[in-house]
Amino acid sequence: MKMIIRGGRVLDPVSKRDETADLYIQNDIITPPFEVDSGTRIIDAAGRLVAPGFIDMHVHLREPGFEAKETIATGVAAAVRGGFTGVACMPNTNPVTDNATIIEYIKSKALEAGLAGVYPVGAITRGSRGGEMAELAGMREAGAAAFSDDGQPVKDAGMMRLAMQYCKMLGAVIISHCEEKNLVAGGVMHEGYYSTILGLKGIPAAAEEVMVSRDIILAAETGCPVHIAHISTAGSVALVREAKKRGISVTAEATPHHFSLTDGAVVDYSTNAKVNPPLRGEADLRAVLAGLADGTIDVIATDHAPHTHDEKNVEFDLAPFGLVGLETAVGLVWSELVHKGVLTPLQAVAKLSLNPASILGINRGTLSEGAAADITIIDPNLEETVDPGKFAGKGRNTPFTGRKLKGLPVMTIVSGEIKYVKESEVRSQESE
Ligand SMILES: NC(=O)N[C@@H](CC(=O)O)C(=O)O
Ligand SMILES: [Zn+2]
Ligand SMILES: [Zn+2]
Repeated sequence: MKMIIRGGRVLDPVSKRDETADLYIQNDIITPPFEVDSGTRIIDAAGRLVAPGFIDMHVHLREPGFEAKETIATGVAAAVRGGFTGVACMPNTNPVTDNATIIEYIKSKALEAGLAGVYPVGAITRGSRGGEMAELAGMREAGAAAFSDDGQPVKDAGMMRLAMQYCKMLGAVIISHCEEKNLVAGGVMHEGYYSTILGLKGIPAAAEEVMVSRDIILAAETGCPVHIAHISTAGSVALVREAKKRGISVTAEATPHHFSLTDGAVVDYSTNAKVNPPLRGEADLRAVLAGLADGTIDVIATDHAPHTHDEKNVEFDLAPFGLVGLETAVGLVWSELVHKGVLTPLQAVAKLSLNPASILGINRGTLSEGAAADITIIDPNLEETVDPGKFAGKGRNTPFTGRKLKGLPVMTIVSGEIKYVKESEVRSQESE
């Protein structure tokens, strides 16, 4: 299979290349220019951005065990529709992904689905219960991309330290869900003005920051790279910024909901705005934007967390935490960050491709010759209103219904194969 992506604005975060050019693909590899022949497929990318395939390093695919929420097949369909060529999936499945067999099961299901790459994250502790360490080396050998007890914090600092010592040896990153449960104490939303007027129990910013501090201290001591998941408070951003200045190997991700919404979104008690960590205050949102702009926050990841309609259709206190993000992320990045001047297109692309790839040690995130032909094509001017009815994933639990987005993925190519083309794009390609 030969393909030429013609006349797009090529953005390569490795070489910092940002120019209009043609991209040549043969089989599953980006190649030097070649002569067009009858078997060459030509894709007109004029007016489009051509980027290395986006990698979402924080999703919940729910399989095995919670297939009513999502399956690996529906999750990767949502991924490619959202412009993602790869996803790292968290281990809070049932059973918990805490052994090599489940890592292999996830990989085989992903191969069967044949859409996006799937990088399973193994649990740090057995059952993510925090008591005994899981079989990290066995999982690593089976292909675990990283380790995390996401959904739960590792509450025992001694256990976290031991896990970091092991992960350093294994060359794996620990992804930390930073939450001190004794400070959460049954809270359901951010502790602030809105929790007071709504009469809902608040989660203080300190619940996150105490754990971010602990894990930075342990990362410094053990030398193990630590990645802070779903960073949400101004204090956490300041801690990561300071740690990086001191040369500690810490990285961080922010979600589109934490850079686009505040706790004000909970005002109608909508359970689709119930998420962990919670949507925070204005000053926190501004700090997340500043952290993205100055490089403190390396990655944009969705924390895609599908739940069924019935699970979310209950009182706010009883609803599970989590919202879906795969199919709105790129639109939110372009609308809220690129078009508003927070990030350049090249910076946004780096946080969606090269940076998650390098943190996970995946050989992806560039468009250089010889690289894997995983490519995301974006129409930066295409506008659309979010309609969960159109989602390819199973979850409809988004707080963005009806939100107008500008800048959307129009084509997703994985290993040189087109896995998703937007409807409007099919028509424009055919009319030429
Ligand atoms: N983010 C959430 O609110 N929920 C996640 C768990 C997690 O990411 O901690 C889930 O698995 O539903
Ligand atoms: Zn989490
Ligand atoms: Zn998560």
